[in-house]
Amino acid sequence: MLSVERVSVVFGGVQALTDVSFEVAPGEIWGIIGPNGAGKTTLFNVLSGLIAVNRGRIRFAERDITQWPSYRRALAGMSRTLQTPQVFDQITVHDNVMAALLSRMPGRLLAAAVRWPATWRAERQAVREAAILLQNSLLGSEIGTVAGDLSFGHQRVLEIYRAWAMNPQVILLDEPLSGLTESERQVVLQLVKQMAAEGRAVLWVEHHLPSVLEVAHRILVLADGQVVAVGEPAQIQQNETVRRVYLGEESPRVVSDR
Ligand SMILES: Nc1ncnc2c1ncn2[C@@H]1O[C@H](COP(=O)(O)OP(=O)(O)OP(=O)(O)O)[C@@H](O)[C@H]1O
Repeated sequence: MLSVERVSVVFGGVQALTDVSFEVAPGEIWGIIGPNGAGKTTLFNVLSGLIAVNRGRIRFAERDITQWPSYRRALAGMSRTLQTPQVFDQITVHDNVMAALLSRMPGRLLAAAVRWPATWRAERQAVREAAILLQNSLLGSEIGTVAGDLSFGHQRVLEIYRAWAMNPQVILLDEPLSGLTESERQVVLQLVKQMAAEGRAVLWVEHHLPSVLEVAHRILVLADGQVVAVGEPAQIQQNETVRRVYLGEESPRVVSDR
């Protein structure tokens, strides 16, 4: 579904990514880990089209998207959440999700302006779908709450719902567990599993290693902009290079909680 082929990115004199390659299949959860400055955010920025590659190619659903701008990737089925949750903080939880649902529906400015019946029906459908999506969620009792009044953790969960509502084939989650309570963390892990069970590919940058090692199907380890290991969690925990490069000398602590 997503293929990253020998991608390199240079910022001035800094080689942020060097020859990074991997392939993600539908339904796979990929944990992307590595020490600070390893290139994880740069990789996400490249995948979502926020920065250009200096070399290499990105293919998504059989199309070369290397030169595509962000909005085109999002419309084609790639959603992303950010390290700092991005929600519309002046509108309700429900309307945040509804806006995401509407953004995936084909529409034209003129049709929206004159409110043709098809536009009106799409809005009615989005109102219903947003309510259904949220009703049994962590946000179920806050559907009418203005998003800016939610706690940090609930804003993060809302951002994931917004990304999910766009019906992506690939979803990029940038440190989705950061700043969450244990119970919120469990909610997000369930969402990650659910999205993958629906056949979506989930790419997940994470510093919380126990969670990522438990839930991800594949782990990509970056250090100094290079892939130092790719494999299943069990293989990664045994990988000597990972232990040395990523976690330093105390190799048995590869699954420790940072
Ligand atoms: N806009 C930029 N200009 C110059 N250098 C940059 C820029 N963005 C990132 N870098 C450098 O590229 C390298 C990779 O950074 P990146 O932010 O991708 O790492 P990271 O793995 O996401 O780190 P962290 O876990 O701390 O978020 C680092 O050396 C960083 O200083």
